[in-house]
Amino acid sequence: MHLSRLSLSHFRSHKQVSLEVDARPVALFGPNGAGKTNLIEAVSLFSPGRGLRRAAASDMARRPEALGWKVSGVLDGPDGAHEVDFLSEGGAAQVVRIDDKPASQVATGKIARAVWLVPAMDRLWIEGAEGRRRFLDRLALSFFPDHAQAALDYEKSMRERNRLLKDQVRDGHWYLALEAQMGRSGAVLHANRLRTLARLARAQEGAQTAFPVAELTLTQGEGEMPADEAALVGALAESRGRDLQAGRSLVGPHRADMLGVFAAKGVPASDCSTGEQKALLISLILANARALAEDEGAPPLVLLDEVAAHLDAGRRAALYDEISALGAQAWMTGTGPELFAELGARAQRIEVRDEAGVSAVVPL
Ligand SMILES: Nc1ncnc2c1ncn2[C@@H]1O[C@H](COP(=O)(O)OP(=O)(O)OP(=O)(O)O)[C@@H](O)[C@H]1O
Repeated sequence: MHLSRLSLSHFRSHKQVSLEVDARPVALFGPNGAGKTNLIEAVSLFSPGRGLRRAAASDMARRPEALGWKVSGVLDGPDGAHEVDFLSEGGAAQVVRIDDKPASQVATGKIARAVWLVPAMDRLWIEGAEGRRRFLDRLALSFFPDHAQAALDYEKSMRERNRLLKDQVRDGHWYLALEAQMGRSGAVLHANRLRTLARLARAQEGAQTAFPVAELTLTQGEGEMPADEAALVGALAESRGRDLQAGRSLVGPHRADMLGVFAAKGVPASDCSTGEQKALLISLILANARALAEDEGAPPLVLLDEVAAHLDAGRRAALYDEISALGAQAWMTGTGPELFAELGARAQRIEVRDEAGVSAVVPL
């Protein structure tokens, strides 16, 4: 799938932008702070969720003047072209419209998919489990649109259960319905995560790629993750005593972690060099995109923020070859056009400038 038109109105540093693009990768270049990431953040809204900065709708409005913003585009996918609008008015939550009709996030997920790599992920392998869980959940969401709803349901029931635990409620009756709900949604989360890892492993296995295979396993903070709904409900009931002492839920998929290993070397990703850690992430993003292209009949939008600058010329050329082979509309940022030289005529180029505090976008 690809965007053929994109317009931004009062979105972060962009006042009014209107772009026509073709299906080729888009190389965005310009100095620091020009508004390149802001532009690909707008593109990231085309997949369900909060976008690549996970920002609240009110933070995306152009400051100081605007209270609302709008991002619109025409998305060409396997089932034709759709006009999609995202907007927020007066600081309110984001609203989605598809072909001029109100739409849900789930409906967006059915027509649009985007995968991304941003500098904030550089420390993914060495920081806490939460970031890895979130990364895995984004991968899972790209394959399974029901993942978002399961995550919301799980969070909601866990929050209520944690409130009971904090209030030291000991009567088991209060917990039954919440634990049943956590069991149902938690089992979906866990199963989707496992299926995601299996799907990625398959996509990495047969691939012609210059990037190292990242072998992923799902682990549980302490002990084993209960394998199914009944086991999770049982484990929650059993853990109540400990949970009351801790004042929070100690078992369940919210405690899961993801271990990454540089398969050819057998070295955990956290012990790999900075460049290798990045290469493992690129490998996963490409595997995600390849798998989606196979499953959905079209590659997703691929967003690569400041990736080119961190690769040597050989790896950069390899990345561009893989993106071209995939046929993905990859939106890539970098400070100068030389970072995209190896792409030649395989990409379109757009310069982003800061003109007295307003981002200007100049297609070349
Ligand atoms: N809501 C907002 N309203 C107005 N400007 C904003 C808003 N949010 C961020 N900005 C501005 O956008 C600019 C940053 O844009 P962006 O992150 O897209 O830069 P970039 O071109 O990717 O730069 P770099 O190469 O440094 O990553 C900053 O100057 C920031 O102050």
